Amino acid sequence: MKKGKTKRSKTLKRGKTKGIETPERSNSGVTVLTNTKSAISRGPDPISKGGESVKVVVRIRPMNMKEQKRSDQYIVEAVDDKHIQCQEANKICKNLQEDVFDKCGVHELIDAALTGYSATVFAYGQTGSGKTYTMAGIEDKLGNKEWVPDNNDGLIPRSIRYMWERMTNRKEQFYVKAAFMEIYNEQLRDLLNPSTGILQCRWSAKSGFFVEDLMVVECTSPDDLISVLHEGMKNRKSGSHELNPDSSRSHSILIIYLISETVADDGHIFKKYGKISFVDLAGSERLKETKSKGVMLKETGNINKSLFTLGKVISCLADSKKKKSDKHVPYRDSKLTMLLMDSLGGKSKALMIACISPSSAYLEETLSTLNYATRTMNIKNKPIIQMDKLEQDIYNLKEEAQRLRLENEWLTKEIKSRNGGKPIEIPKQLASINLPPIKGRDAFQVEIGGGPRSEMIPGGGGFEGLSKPLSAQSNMSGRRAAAATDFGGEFSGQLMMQEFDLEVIRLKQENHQLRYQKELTKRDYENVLFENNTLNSKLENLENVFIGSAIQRNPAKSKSNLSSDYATSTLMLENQKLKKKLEHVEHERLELSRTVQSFQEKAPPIHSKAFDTVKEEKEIKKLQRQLDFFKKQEKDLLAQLNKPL
Ligand SMILES: Nc1ncnc2c1ncn2[C@@H]1O[C@H](COP(=O)(O)OP(=O)(O)OP(=O)(O)O)[C@@H](O)[C@H]1O
Repeated sequence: MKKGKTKRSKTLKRGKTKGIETPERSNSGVTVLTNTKSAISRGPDPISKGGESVKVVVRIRPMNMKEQKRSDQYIVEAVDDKHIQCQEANKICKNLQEDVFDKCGVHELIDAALTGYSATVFAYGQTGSGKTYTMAGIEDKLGNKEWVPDNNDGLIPRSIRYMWERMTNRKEQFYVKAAFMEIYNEQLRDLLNPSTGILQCRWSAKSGFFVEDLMVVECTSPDDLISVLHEGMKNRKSGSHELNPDSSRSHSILIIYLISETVADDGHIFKKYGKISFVDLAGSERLKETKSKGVMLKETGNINKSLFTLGKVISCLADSKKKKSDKHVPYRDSKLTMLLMDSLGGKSKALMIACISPSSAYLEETLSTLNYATRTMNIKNKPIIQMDKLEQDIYNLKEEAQRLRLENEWLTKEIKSRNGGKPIEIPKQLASINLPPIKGRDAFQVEIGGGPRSEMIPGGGGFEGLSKPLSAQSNMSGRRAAAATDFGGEFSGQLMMQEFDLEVIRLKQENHQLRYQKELTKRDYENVLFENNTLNSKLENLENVFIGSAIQRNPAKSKSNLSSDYATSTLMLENQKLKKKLEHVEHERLELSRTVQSFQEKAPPIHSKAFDTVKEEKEIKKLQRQLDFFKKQEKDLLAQLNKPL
């Protein structure tokens, strides 16, 4: 049998947890992975209670010359949108860079970063599987200053163009900065300023892990960002081995910071700190295959070690059986996992591109990559918009005030309609109500600032150097922005927060009163409705008994119709009418009673000698029947009227 021709069996099927696909052995002898069409497959996109899943796409590169010369079998095929099959394949996937960019979901990540989220795109796969090609493009072109856009451009240059287009169409004012670094042999190096030597990875409670003294450059055009990409790629460590003559020997991380400013209606400036990171991981490799020696041997060891730690982190995070509190995620075991902490199980949005070779010779590696990809899909992140703490508080208070205002408006309308349009009276006992302080902090105590701004950037670049805004309408708001960041800005921010605090407290109080009032009105309504229904059914019964009565009930106001009446006042009116009708019936009953009594007094005894003719006897019988009928009616009426209301 030819090398790598063995069929492996592994399928992925829908797991128990919402839309996540989990691996499972099948009997079919076919290797399948979730998601794919034209060599690009996307993971599910559920945002459940537990967070947002890391998205995963798989890219299969075409056979290279070496593989073709060896006549390797083409064994990997994207069957449909959800499955990849590893067996003898019968169709070759299209592999256009443009397709990958359009379908992998990076657009959504860029849009999210522009609205203030952190996002990470990372390429994973064995050496030579096409990670750098996917992320950046053709190696020869990278680092070449004369570069012009072409079809081989990878995700980064395409993303830069897309990002710029979106930025110019948005109303916010953007500032863009970039940093580029690599992790080589477990050491951090600045790709834009290699002379600084080894950099340190630090931890801060506010921003997590960041790289100290990393150079962050301001970019005012897409070309600036492309230059950053070229400069970094030129300085990145690469080497040649059996499987890739231009193999990246380090993990590279390009970070693009997108700081936006929005001027609210009240003139306050809200800043958001979005960013998108592009991570091109070094490829996992088998020493036997790469025939690495000397320095390269050490590099391979370090690459494999950090990828192994990445694997441990992914497995730990993806293990749904373990409770979050029981999990020890070994982020600190490598620089790579420290810096990816936010993207795996953190507050970032993330997209993994798993790169695989179609060749039968690398089936083992391909399966391993697909396994990683599958586990990564189970990782949940909880993305949040990055803002200064003070601004975040003001933003939240504004939202809360708006929500309360809408709710109060609605409550007022509800109460008015039940009261038949009458104004609302606030009960005295509610006027001086004391509400608990706003959740999470004392309503009138304001924290100053959100920590040093530079800590918002892992890399500690800070925003002090920001000067050139991108949009034309920027001058005025640029000045405001400057004011917002100095002490005066902080102070006015605190005043504004106090104002919103008071507004929220006032609205909460009003809300409380309105809710109480609504409850009272509802109870009033229900009581009148109940009384009304009882009167109605009593009247109905009386009318059934009192044949020939002049009382006419309004058939439209039956029980069911009444219950659909909304205003309490309408019900009360109906109530009064019913009571009058009952009085009338009562009056008629008394009249009838009197008639019966006088008749009894006038009527002679049935067996009197003075009435012995046949005619007289008939008359007596008729009167007797009438008397019985009246007696029965009187009895029924009495029974009805004695029923309790
Ligand atoms: N989809 C593709 N279409 C055409 N050529 C490709 C494709 N993917 C990769 N290649 C080519 O294959 C070679 C290896 O790709 P690349 O350097 O991107 O792999 P890598 O995964 O980054 O490897 P390493 O981990 O060793 O750095 C390059 O010459 C690249 O241009």
